[in-house]
Amino acid sequence: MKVVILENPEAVAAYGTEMFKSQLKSKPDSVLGLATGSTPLALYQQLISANKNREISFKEVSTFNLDEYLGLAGDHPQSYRHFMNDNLFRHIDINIDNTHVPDGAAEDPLSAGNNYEQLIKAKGGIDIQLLGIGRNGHVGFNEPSSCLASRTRVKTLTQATIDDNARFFSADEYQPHLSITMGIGTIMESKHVILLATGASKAEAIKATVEGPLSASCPASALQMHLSTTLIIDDAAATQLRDIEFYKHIERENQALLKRLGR
Ligand SMILES: N[C@@H]1[C@@H](O)[C@H](O)[C@@H](COP(=O)(O)O)O[C@@H]1O
Repeated sequence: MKVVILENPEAVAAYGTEMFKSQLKSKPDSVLGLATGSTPLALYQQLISANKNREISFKEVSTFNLDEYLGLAGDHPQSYRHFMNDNLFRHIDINIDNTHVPDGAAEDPLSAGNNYEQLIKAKGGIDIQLLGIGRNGHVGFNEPSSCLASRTRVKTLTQATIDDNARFFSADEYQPHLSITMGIGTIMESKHVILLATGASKAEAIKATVEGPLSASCPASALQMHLSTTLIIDDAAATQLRDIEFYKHIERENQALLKRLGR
């Protein structure tokens, strides 16, 4: 696991954007795994700008989002499908038919997960998966105690996650307690993973992800077993790490090596 610690959320978004740009330049028909939440918003803004400048194109790209609220159809303002259309898809040159979000209104939610897995497989798998992280270490909606080999399925949300996400719902609005989410096993099959975290509220989850034992108590810690994961975090999210200086040293050495190799 590569840990990149940067001074602020802007630098985190810029670093992540560069990784997406080089992915799209080297493989224009990339399959992207995408995430919702407030953390990736700045990165999406930068991808939109890069697309408008014609630096990158999404014409051949396919996307798969991590998760969706069960019980919300895609046209519901709080659905993750709506979030993605609003914050990314309708601003870029992507074919909307190539964008996928689990169906929160599926008639049979139990088979919806398997169908989603088949779609990902049919596209050749996810090249690069973007993740945020919950304060309790969840990724997608894989809450603590999730099976580390899990596939896309229905998951019950913890009260902590319901409370954290309550800010997106008005007081009288129905807030789902269930979701359909890619599993940890699904995420682990992505060729590359980029996890973004900013702010002190994520420090404990980041500590458990990077330095804690590999444990279902912190689902993100499964990424310790992933071959190509980059955690891009700001100083505030890094405060509880034991080896901050070592991670910063590694990144300086990596950058120097890449420069020497002319990359
Ligand atoms: N299902 C999403 C996660 O994918 C996201 O990572 C998390 C953190 O969101 P934020 O980036 O707003 O802190 O929120 C939700 O629970």
